[in-house]
Amino acid sequence: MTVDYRSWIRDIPNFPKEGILFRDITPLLGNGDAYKAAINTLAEQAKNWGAEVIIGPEARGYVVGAPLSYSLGIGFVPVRKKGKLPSETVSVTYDLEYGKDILEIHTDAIQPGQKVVVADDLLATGGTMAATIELVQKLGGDVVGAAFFIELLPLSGRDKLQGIPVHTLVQYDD
Ligand SMILES: O=P(O)(O)OC[C@H]1O[C@H](OP(=O)(O)OP(=O)(O)O)[C@H](O)[C@@H]1O
Ligand SMILES: Nc1ncnc2[nH]cnc12
Repeated sequence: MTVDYRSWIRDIPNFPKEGILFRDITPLLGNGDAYKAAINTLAEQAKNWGAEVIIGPEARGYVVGAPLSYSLGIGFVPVRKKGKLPSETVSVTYDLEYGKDILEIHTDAIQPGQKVVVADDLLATGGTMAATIELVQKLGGDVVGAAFFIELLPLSGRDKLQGIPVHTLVQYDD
């Protein structure tokens, strides 16, 4: 089934700050056919990359990463914002299109050498995903690919991802 993903993504000007054009995926999530098609396409790609575990950053990374891992029958590891994970963690500070934050992962969440696919809804500056990849690498994981619904091309997020293969469903030029 061919889905026009763009028609399920809503543009909200000046959210969460003046000057940001927010690409809202909630209409896509709310449509069973569009959501399923998006996950199936990214799952196929993650399988081709040889994914052994999927890792996604809080919060929107979970609505992409968790169904991907379920669909592939492999584990899902959450990366969370500071202070939310209960066991021992490693952390990294990162820049966002609209701020700064700290991300954490449990130190025992992945095995050295394990093939990891990282997933999120949107690639903007790449700050969140670069930080997520750094966390995985601190634990010795092998990041084999990065999967997203959306890529904001002018922000050049791919350039921050160390040449790791990237797959995105929708690219915006503006
Ligand atoms: O490429 P970047 O410039 O890092 O931007 C992309 C990130 O920004 C958004 O998350 P946000 O931090 O707004 O958190 P949320 O998922 O909790 O809404 C989005 O879900 C990505 O994770
Ligand atoms: N423009 C944008 N729209 C939605 N989520 C984002 N995360 C970072 N930039 C974003």
